[in-house]
Amino acid sequence: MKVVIASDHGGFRLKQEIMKQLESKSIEYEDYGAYSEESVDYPDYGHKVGEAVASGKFDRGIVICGTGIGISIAANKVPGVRAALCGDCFSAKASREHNNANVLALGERVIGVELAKMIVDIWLETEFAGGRHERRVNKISDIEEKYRQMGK
Ligand SMILES: O=C(CO)[C@H](O)[C@H](O)COP(=O)(O)O
Repeated sequence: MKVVIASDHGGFRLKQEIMKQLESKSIEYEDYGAYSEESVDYPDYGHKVGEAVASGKFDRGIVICGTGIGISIAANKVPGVRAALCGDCFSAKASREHNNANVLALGERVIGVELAKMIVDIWLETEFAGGRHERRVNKISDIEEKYRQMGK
């Protein structure tokens, strides 16, 4: 599995921890920034990760900002992205089983490092359950298609 990860300044320190975790599990990843705690704009990073996942270059993405909210909103603007902001293990599992989330968003200012690591582990390990969930996820794609046809 190939993972792309990015954060703004508000998620920089947690990103460093998550990258160490990916390394310890020999999970291949690429860091799309930010590369320091200097103030930057989270939409730039959510956008980059969203495009990298939607294009198929990476299987999954992880985005981190202070709350996880802004960067997940930005990633979700890219058609094909299903970014899930998770602050607990149950949501992390369900976001994969039910929603086939391909991007995980975390908030460094909201959750602790150890919880974040557990969330990442669960999220990376859990498969999409399909079945009735597939029909619902397809309906999300239908919404994107509707706006694509309208040229928006
Ligand atoms: O959480 C975020 C977006 O949802 C950002 O990390 C946060 O807004 C950055 O704030 P500041 O510029 O005050 O560090």
